[in-house]
Amino acid sequence: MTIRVAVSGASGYAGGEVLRLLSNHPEVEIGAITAHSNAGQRLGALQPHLTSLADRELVDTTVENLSGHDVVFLALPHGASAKIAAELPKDTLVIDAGADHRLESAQEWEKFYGSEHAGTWPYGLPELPGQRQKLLGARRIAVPGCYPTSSLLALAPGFAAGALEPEDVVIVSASGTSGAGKTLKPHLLGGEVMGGMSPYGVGGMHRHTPEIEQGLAQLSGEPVRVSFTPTLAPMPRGILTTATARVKEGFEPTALRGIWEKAYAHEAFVQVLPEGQWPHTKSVLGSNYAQMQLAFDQRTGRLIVTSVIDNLTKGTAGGAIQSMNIALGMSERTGLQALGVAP
Ligand SMILES: NC(=O)C1=CN([C@@H]2O[C@H](COP(=O)(O)OP(=O)(O)OC[C@H]3O[C@@H](n4cnc5c(N)ncnc54)[C@H](OP(=O)(O)O)[C@@H]3O)[C@@H](O)[C@H]2O)C=CC1
Ligand SMILES: CC(=O)N[C@@H](CCC(=O)OP(=O)(O)O)C(=O)O
Repeated sequence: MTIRVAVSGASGYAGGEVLRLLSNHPEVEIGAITAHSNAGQRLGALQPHLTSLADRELVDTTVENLSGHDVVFLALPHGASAKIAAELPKDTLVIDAGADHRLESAQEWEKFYGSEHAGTWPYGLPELPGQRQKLLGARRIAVPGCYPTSSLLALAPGFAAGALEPEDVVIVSASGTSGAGKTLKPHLLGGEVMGGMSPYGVGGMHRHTPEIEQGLAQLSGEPVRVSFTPTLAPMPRGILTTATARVKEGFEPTALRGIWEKAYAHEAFVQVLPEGQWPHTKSVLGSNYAQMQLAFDQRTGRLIVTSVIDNLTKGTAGGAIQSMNIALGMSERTGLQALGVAP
């Protein structure tokens, strides 16, 4: 089978990562690659690491250029993808790396994004209980945000098992700077980022908060309250998430490890590390893997889970391609076998 794929936002970080991974996908032929201000440029001028595609020309992100493909990846700023997706044929598989179609609550969308809600698509995190089936045959998929991917994978087994209190979840994540996209931002200049760390979006302000709460509430069957604090780390890629939650009274803490191990035993891309080994962002760079470790803090009655992903791979492009594979009935590992880059 040959799947003809268009990639929009190909001059950006997420679109570039989709192209990097698709260039190793045995069933895919890369069709249109599109951009906005960089339309007309040679891809190699903007993404020099994509050597096999260097001479391809970026064309405008228009419905005409994206039509005639089996799959269209949208790696555009939020707002832009909803507009274009609405005009693409219903039988085209459209996979949106942006936020437009992730939230179910229009109220939460308007509160955090300040615009009109575009609707909800199946959520592309197949490791969540029950989610894989919703992606089979789907023609619209919302790729999760990078922080929600690392946070939901870290806590999902505990909420699905009813082991964790829903009121008191605390998540702190450190992200590499590519999470913010390629557009020049003053706080991301080398001199600001190198050699130090700093939080942002503090105090329940970050737009990934409702997305994490939504995913956990669906598993626990009741509202979940999350205090989420993102921090910016002096590295180009990677997310380290530390998630803690109070273990329910009467729940045996020694059972927790078994719950996580069982939940991910058959997952191709999620590894619960052997006891005592703590995850490192470097181990998953460029790969579609998530690694995690957990411990019970007896003093506070809290479970601590740390997880790592590459924000651009499992956190965006790899997760998007994994979902594409499922939607089209392929093995979800296809094209995603690369291991991490170390040291
Ligand atoms: N970076 C990450 O780790 C993650 C990103 N995402 C999401 O993926 C999407 C892309 O992010 P990212 O690649 O980081 O961002 P970048 O800023 O690196 O790239 C943005 C891309 O969108 C194009 N673009 C900008 N404005 C418009 C417009 N008005 N219409 C059409 N195209 C436009 C740009 O084209 P040009 O360069 O030609 O102007 C560029 O190709 C966002 O929605 C982001 O939230 C999701 C998860 C993680
Ligand atoms: C480091 C950094 O700035 N990260 C981004 C998250 C990237 C992402 O996943 O954004 P979307 O939800 O828009 O897809 C941020 O905090 O805004």
